[in-house]
Amino acid sequence: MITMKDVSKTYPNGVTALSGVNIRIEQGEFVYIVGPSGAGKSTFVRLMYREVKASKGSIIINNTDMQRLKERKVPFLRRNIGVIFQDFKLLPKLSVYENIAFALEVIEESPRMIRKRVMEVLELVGLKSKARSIPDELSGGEQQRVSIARAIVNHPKIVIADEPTGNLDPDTSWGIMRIFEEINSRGTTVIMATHSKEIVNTIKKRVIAVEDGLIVRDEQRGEYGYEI
Ligand SMILES: Nc1ncnc2c1ncn2[C@@H]1O[C@H](COP(=O)(O)OP(=O)(O)OP(=O)(O)O)[C@@H](O)[C@H]1O
Repeated sequence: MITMKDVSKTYPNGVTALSGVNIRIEQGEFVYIVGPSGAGKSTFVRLMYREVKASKGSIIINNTDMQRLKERKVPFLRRNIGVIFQDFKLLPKLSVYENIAFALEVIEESPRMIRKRVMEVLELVGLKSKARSIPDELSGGEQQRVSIARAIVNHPKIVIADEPTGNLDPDTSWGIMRIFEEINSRGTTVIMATHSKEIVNTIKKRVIAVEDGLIVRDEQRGEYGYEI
């Protein structure tokens, strides 16, 4: 479960990206974060994986207090939170297999377990045949599927995606959304910042709308609500 109480974030340059945010997200929910450009969506999700720290308020994620979490403990947090970005952020010189295995090698899993888990997630994202390819040899959609596989290989309870379909064409985006739905159906919380009206209005989920750093709407099976 994720709770934010009276959370504000002011960046060092004085910009207040979020103010007075109160939210509760239960385990297993699927939540879209929507809003105009610059509204504070990325800041909202970055707070959850401690890419940024709140200036005020409290953020508790599965009993961990984000404000008190020491910098050296952040890598442990990331094992329970998978993060997916618009630009994939794969390691260009490593194969698909190695990109995914890397997340397990750093926590010293056995080679046998690593192989089993990597092949399982590659199967889930439909990329078993590309295990030996490097990212440059893949399409954008395939690269995003690798980054999803990497994010879930540790079986995190929460997956956070910041504009995961922002660089993809519509057809490819639907395929990516099916993977997120599958992950969510297995009990993982999915939190997704998106600008895609089509996706939000078609695959109906909870919608949290952010404008000027404030939460202005929070609806189950909500609409995108903006004219793009
Ligand atoms: N690292 C930073 N330092 C200073 N200001 C920042 C930083 N990151 C974001 N901001 C500012 O905070 C505000 C909210 O930005 P944020 O990236 O959270 O919005 P967003 O809703 O994700 O926008 P977009 O849809 O364009 O990605 C903006 O005014 C932005 O310029």
